Amino acid sequence: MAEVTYARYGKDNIRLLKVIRDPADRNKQTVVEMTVRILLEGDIESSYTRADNSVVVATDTQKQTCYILAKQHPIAPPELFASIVGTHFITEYPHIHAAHVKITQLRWTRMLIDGKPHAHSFLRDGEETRDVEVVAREGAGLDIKSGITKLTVLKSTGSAFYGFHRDAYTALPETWDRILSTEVEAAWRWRRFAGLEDVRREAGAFDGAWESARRITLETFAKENSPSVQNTMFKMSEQILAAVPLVDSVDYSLPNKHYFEIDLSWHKGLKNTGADAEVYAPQSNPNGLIQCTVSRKSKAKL
Ligand SMILES: O=c1[nH]c(=O)c2[nH]c(=O)[nH]c2[nH]1
Repeated sequence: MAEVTYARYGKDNIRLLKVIRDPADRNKQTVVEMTVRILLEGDIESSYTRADNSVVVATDTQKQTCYILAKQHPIAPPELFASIVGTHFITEYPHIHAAHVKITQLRWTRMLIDGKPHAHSFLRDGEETRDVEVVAREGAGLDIKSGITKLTVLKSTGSAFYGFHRDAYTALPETWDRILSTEVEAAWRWRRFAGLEDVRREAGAFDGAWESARRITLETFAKENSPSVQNTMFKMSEQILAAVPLVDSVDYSLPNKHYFEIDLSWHKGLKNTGADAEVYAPQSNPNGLIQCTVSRKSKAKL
């Protein structure tokens, strides 16, 4: 005998762009572009086991719903829009008990033309995305995780790595001055929201949290004399927790994108290592991968 032990289905890669026109001047516009994934859970086993399509809210319906809700509601901040979409599915369909909504928002940054922000022209300044994952579950409110991915940064000095464990397997020399580069994947988990009204009430906090997390990540990366990726990401995390009271925990996942020194001394004694290093070899793989979750200390531990 066999039984279904996991079942979710929905539409992935729903792409949409919304143009927001200034009511006072139609020429003055803002755009938001995102990719949405919707996955539903509920009393849907029979669709798998008995070909009972009566319980299936078609994935095409889910896509159409996403467009309709985007027309009828604000799509920014993405945390609010994902909550609107998730709440719709668990309230509209009695047999759907949870909705997982993931949004990936692309960067469209307003162009500066003749030194002034242009009314309706934008540029894609980098592959960085703003991400949101919302779980709307009947009777359990809304769980929201926000984040940033693909924010690629590099510093050419101000990073060291020494004092690490050494044994018969260790070849890596200590360094007090190295290149540090990573593609930032950061996420922050909000305290549970009781429902859509609770999310609406706090909606002003989402953009501020994203701005703080991004600023803290960049400022800490740039200003700190980093002793290790581990310590730098912890310092970023604790500052985000301090800046955003509604956030319970922060995750970082940082690849260490290595740049190796190249010894050119074999060529006429050319000096290109240590303090003389100028030409480096970027490595695509393997790379270090350092991850952590930093949570608020529970009061019991204080
Ligand atoms: O910041 C670092 N953390 C490590 O754990 C590590 N390991 C390594 O080889 N280089 C680095 N750098």
